[in-house]
Amino acid sequence: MRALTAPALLLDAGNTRLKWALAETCPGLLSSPWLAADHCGAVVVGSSTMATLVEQLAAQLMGVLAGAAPRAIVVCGVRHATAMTALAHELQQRWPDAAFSMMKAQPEFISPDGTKKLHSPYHPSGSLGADRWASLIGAMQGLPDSIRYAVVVNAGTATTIDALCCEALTAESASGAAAGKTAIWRHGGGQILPGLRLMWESLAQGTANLPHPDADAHAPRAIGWGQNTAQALEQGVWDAQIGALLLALSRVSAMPLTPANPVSTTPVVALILAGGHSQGLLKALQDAHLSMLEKNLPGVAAVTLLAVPELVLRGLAFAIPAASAPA
Ligand SMILES: Nc1ncnc2c1ncn2[C@@H]1O[C@H](COP(=O)(O)OP(=O)(O)OP(=O)(O)O)[C@@H](O)[C@H]1O
Ligand SMILES: CC(C)(CO)[C@@H](O)C(=O)NCCC(=O)O
Repeated sequence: MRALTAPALLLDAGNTRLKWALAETCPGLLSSPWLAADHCGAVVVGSSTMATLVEQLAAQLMGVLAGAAPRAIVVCGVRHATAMTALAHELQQRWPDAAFSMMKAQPEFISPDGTKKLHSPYHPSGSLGADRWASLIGAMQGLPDSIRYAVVVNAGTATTIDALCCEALTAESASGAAAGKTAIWRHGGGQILPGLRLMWESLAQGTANLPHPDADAHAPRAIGWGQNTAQALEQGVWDAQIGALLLALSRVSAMPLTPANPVSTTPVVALILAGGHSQGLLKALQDAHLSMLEKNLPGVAAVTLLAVPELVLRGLAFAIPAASAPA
């Protein structure tokens, strides 16, 4: 295991799992390796108290931190406000010397080096889930300049689908020091659906004869037309999710842009899959022959498919306070 020098602890407090990563620096491109497997993990939420969850987290971190404390803690979460307050309290008690911050969605985010800005029209801005905001930041930071449109999917307890576009590349000097281009990105808004497991569970709860899912939500099977109840349920829910993604892809390229970025050609759109079901969705899209489907998406030249399960944590890395950066 590689020892980390004064890492920051990043936490994504979801409804199912508390996911963590230790990061020394901001991550680079989506395709580049960021986290070693032993520098990230998760604690299952269940009915545990925050005190127990932080206890379990500390136990997982013990080997990696080797007795040291994180220099900063950056949290985003979508739990109830009282649960988030309790989590903040437990973390600050456990690591009192670490700079602590909680990410909240804002109308604007500016990257630490000033080269990227993200605007969101969501209203009120703080009502956008912090996990959605963090993943938009992670996606914006990771996409190459050649890609101007993205659909960002967080597939966890809920599935969220968000539109992202780069509306301008300005020649202004971002920091005032080094001259360079600033990319202005815009969140176009999004959608919230029940996640895969919730869809299956709600069918079982709301009907007399449908069974609880025995489908393996992690790995879809190519079924097509179900030949029995289990197959029909399995395929129905995967198709509902995939169908929503395809509609979103066809819609994103119609986002109105500024004159600085006119839509003169059909764009390449990045489809970025994050969260616990990201690998399953990736396989489902491959099974559905996305390469053939994309030919029928109006206004889209091609789809670049990326699965980045820990995208929320990558976004959080850009909120590590500058004062705590290593010397
Ligand atoms: N390898 C895996 N580990 C844990 N959960 C997985 C895995 N693969 C699929 N899942 C499913 O992913 C879901 C949890 O995903 P994730 O941890 O991203 O969500 P979450 O913690 O509920 O976050 P949010 O509340 O933001 O949706 C569960 O429905 C679970 O069944
Ligand atoms: C939709 C979830 C539950 C997904 O984790 C989360 O992002 C959330 O609680 N959002 C708040 C509502 C919103 O984003 O509009």
